[in-house]
Amino acid sequence: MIGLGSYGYTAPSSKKINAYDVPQGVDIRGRFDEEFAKILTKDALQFVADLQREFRNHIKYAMECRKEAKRRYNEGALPGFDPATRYIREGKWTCAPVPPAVADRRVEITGPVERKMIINALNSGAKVFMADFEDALSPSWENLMRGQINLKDAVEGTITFNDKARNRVYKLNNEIARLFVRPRGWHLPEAHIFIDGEPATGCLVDFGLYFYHNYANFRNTQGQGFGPFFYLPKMENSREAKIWNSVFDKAEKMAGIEKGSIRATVLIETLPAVFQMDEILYELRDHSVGLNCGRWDYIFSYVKTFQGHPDRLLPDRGQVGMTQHFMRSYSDLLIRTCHRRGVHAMGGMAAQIPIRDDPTANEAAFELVRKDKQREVKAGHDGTWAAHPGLIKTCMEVFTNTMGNSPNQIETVKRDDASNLTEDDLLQRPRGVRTMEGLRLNTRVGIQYLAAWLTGSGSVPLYNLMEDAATAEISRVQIWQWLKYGVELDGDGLGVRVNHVFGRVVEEEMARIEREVGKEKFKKGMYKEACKIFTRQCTASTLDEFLTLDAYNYIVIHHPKDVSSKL
Ligand SMILES: CC(=O)SCCNC(=O)CCNC(=O)[C@H](O)C(C)(C)COP(=O)(O)OP(=O)(O)OC[C@H]1O[C@@H](n2cnc3c(N)ncnc32)[C@H](O)[C@@H]1OP(=O)(O)O
Ligand SMILES: O=CC(=O)O
Ligand SMILES: [Mg+2]
Repeated sequence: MIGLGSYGYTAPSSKKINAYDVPQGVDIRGRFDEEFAKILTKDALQFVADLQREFRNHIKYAMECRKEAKRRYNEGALPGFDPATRYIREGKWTCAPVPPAVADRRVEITGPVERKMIINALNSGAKVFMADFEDALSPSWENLMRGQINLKDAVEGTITFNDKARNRVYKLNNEIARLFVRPRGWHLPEAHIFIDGEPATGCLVDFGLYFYHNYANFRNTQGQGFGPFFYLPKMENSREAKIWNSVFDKAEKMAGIEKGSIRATVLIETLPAVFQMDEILYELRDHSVGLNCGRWDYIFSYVKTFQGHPDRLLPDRGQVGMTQHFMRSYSDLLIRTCHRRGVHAMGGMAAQIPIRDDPTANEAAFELVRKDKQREVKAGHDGTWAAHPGLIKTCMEVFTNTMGNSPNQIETVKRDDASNLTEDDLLQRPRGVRTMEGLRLNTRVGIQYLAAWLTGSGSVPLYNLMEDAATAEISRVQIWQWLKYGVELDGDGLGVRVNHVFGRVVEEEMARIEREVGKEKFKKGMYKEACKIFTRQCTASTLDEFLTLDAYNYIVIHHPKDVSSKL
């Protein structure tokens, strides 16, 4: 049963079969499964409920503050450094020392919490694997619960996967990457778990269940006494980091482990957050292990933050790379900030993936990755992200060529020159042109990505690039912005206004998608629904906050039976 736009409550059936045993006030509305019940234990749910009850008002307040900041930006204000926290930016403090287990993070692979991919990623030769409940995952009940099971098996070291079609059994190597887990952002609800009559906060469910089941094993086998380790996405202000810090304190207390055991890297992937990097590290100073340049969401956030500023329109998505002044400034300031505070400055994701059937295109893609990673390591980043196991060797070589045997560059590359970077540098308009092909590609990619997401895949290869929620957001908001301000496509000499052609472009690109994927797949897939959601968002008079918030309503499935034993 699909709860379209409703999180619709389903009347409890009188006959109770296979119900989850839940604590007071908790109601599970997702499908019952005996395997899921091993994750959704009463104690683990009690921990999640405790987190929810303690932090829900803080989270609501933080979300209200985001709205208030948005209102100000929409009225013409620009984000900038906060005079009230100058003392933090100028103060001489450092974060807790980096735990030895994660001193060397020169290459990190990322991927959704899918069973085979977890094994492949842990075996990939990367130093770290970031297991993703966020940009790379479509957060269906099945994906989330199976993801928790997979991670538990991975931390226990027992995870296997039997690919019967290929007669191949996957299991862990002796040496594996260190595991980091990325929960969802603060804004996403978990509509299959209600606490005190409200959907739970998605990230507290992801964090709480993973932490509860794995902290002890993780610290023994992976963390050398530290951990578990996390990545924290999409924050806009240090008050949100402060909530995470309190969540970690509470989790450590519950587990009876030392304060500072849990460590997290915060993604700087919203424009407002670039002005809060010191403040974010300061709030998390006992729990921090660095910042990361989440470049794709950062570009998305540039459009979102400036949605009311017609003088800040983006050129084609393909032209907004790390060499644009505002992107380079962001990476440089992040390195300077992290190294000053004694933690890792992680680079970001190049979207290229191996191209199997075209050696020339493959070499060109690898060369782009190589260049991107060379720029990162020379600038002073301590590590980088790879989207695919086939890229690990190349990224590793680039970082090792510069870093040699040193685990990181925290002490050796201080980037004091970046202290001169100004608000103007960080906000400088991206340069480039807008083309019909840019519009077509955004449309084609956005719709196909969303169709995949609605059917359970949160990261997909499209036109030889990795696409996930962050990259698809750029496609969406870029079209929205161009339509909103009646942009003329200036890059190909056509001079047409986007508004005059968008309807036709959508029709033509849908026809092209059908040709490319084949009639059968097109019919069985959710391309039409994706097209409807995507075009509605692109043409909305006010910008939707997130593509996935609206789309989430399409993947919420409330089980028709009462699956919690207590209501
Ligand atoms: C903006 C951001 O947030 S970036 C971080 C979030 N995004 C991501 O993490 C995306 C990660 N990457 C991916 O999901 C994948 O690489 C994709 C979807 C882009 C491409 O995947 P595929 O189409 O399966 O690629 P391909 O067919 O070349 O895969 C070859 C093998 O590598 C595996 N593989 C590919 N990417 C990964 C990965 N990231 N982690 C683990 N294994 C992987 C495949 O499972 C496959 O394994 P097999 O040979 O044992 O069957
Ligand atoms: O999460 C990473 C990003 O680039 O977005
Ligand atoms: Mg992101």
